[in-house]
Amino acid sequence: MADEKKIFVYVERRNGEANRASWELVGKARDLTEKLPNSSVWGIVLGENYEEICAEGIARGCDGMIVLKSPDLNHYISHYYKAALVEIVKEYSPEIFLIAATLEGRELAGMVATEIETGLTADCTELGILEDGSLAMTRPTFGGNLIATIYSPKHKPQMATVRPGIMKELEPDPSRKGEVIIKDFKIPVQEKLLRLLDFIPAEESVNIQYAKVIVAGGKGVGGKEGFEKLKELANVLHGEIGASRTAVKEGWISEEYQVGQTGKAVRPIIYFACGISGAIQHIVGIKESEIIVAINIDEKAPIFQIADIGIVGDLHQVVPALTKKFSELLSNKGGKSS
Ligand SMILES: Cc1cc2nc3c(=O)[nH]c(=O)nc-3n(C[C@H](O)[C@H](O)[C@H](O)COP(=O)(O)OP(=O)(O)OC[C@H]3O[C@@H](n4cnc5c(N)ncnc54)[C@H](O)[C@@H]3O)c2cc1C
Repeated sequence: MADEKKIFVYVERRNGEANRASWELVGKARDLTEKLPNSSVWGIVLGENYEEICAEGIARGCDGMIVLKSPDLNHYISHYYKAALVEIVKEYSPEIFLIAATLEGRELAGMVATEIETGLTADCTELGILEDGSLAMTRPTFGGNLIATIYSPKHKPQMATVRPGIMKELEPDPSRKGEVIIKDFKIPVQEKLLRLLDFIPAEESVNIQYAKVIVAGGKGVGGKEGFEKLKELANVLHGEIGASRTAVKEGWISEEYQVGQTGKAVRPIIYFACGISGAIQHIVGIKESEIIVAINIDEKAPIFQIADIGIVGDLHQVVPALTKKFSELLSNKGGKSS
């Protein structure tokens, strides 16, 4: 146990539920243990009402869960959470510490890494283990034109934040067994800079990250009205719409729909790229899609190099034709898109 290499995964939660991106990291951490001898995966939970989350963490691949219990940790307050994570890192000296690159995770990881004086690679898209056992942390850099693999073997824990939607979560296995360690935590006086007066949940925002079907449009869509056609196809397939950065910058659709390096990473079963050229900054966000269908008038567009199905044609004709065909097929099947 003493020389066991622990991989910590911070389990982010809101309204009692874990953020799916944390389970994606647990799935990846399990994968890393296969290349890192004598290693184990630990989910880190903060606050009260932890029973269900701990059971789920173990079912999803954790060897154990460590809970820092305090009513002060029931809502996210950066200084409190940082203090709790720093304490647990100092006590257990994990080899690796993974945090999802959500808004909360990005802030927290930077604060924790600074306080424990270790390195942090932010916004990773791939993780691996090198021959010497170090963590290889890969992320796009220089505006997405280069992919850099970074490692920090001299500082522990090796810390990374990872983009949601990139790694694959494991199917829960309720028969898995694991240890749950519960520790009472008291917020250090010097961290009591903030006090929670009230908690107002954010309005439900669009979440295309986990959609099974995405119909995305780019500059070729030509305007707001063009996106209406895409929406019709998405509705028939019970999917969502998405967009390239150019379409967002043109003001045709809001930022929440942007896919790519500075937008969201998605992994749908089917991704329609309509009037999207296939710039590397867009591709990094869609490459985990199971099937990519590209619709473009330019047969030399780079998107065709990664597409599974390529349709050379005007999207203003192709998309309505697909909508018509799919709705006919699905009405024969009783409307089910699966
Ligand atoms: C730091 C940085 C980060 C970035 N992050 C992102 C990001 O997150 N996401 C992103 O998407 N981009 C991002 N970009 C921008 C990226 O480099 C591209 O500029 C952008 O993806 C291009 O968008 P597009 O494919 O819609 O437009 P274009 O490259 O202009 O392509 C339009 C395509 O539409 C086709 N077309 C035109 N008319 C039709 C028609 N009627 N029917 C069918 N096809 C048609 C054209 O042949 C062309 O291929 C980033 C860039 C930088 C520098």
